[in-house]
Amino acid sequence: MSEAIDLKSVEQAVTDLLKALGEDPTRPGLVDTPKRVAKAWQEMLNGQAAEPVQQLETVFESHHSDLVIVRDIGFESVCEHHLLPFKGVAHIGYIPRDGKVVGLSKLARLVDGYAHRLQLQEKLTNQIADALQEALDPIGVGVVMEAEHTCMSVRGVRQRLADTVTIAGRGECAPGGSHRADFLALLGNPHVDGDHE
Ligand SMILES: Nc1nc2c(ncn2[C@@H]2O[C@H](COP(=O)(O)OP(=O)(O)OP(=O)(O)O)[C@@H](O)[C@H]2O)c(=O)[nH]1
Ligand SMILES: [Zn+2]
Repeated sequence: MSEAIDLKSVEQAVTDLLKALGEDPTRPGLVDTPKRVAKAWQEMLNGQAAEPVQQLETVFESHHSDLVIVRDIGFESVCEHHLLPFKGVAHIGYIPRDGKVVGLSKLARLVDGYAHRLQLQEKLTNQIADALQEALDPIGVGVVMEAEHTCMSVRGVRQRLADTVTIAGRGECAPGGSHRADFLALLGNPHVDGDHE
């Protein structure tokens, strides 16, 4: 687990960055910038101090034994290679074992917790799937994430329309699992279906 953010040190680093970029950090437009940037980083990385799997501590009993899917959970994250944002949507589905389910909002909180760290999209997708596997031991769980990486759109290859899709399946939603195709078909997304893996 990473340490909590040291706001004062981030402010100093931003002041140094501005100087290194040939700017004058004391000019009126920039005077408050280090403070603002430090607060922005604190917000963007607020998932690193806590363990997001704790969001799944409250488990309910239900009589549901088929897929539960929450689609289009919005997220913002930060790419660990360039420190630039990537953002998009996550779709999560699982098949409860013995009727064990979690509150639907907790799926979005789980995504939020892991997203607000320095991330790679693949790692993020797998962490969410593993957290659900650990907390619920479901018959199957699948996570699909679609994102635009600004490190690929505003710089470098400058592919504004490129969309990165990652999938992590466990149990019956893993490749070859009996619910993999159902899960992907129910996402209702033209970019993602069972035929294109
Ligand atoms: N697999 C993966 N790669 C990522 C992610 N975010 C950014 N990247 C890639 O990380 C790579 C870093 O490549 P480098 O060659 O070290 O860095 P670079 O010279 O800035 O690369 P370019 O972006 O190609 O200009 C780039 O190809 C990025 O597109 C991610 O979530 N997953
Ligand atoms: Zn990047």
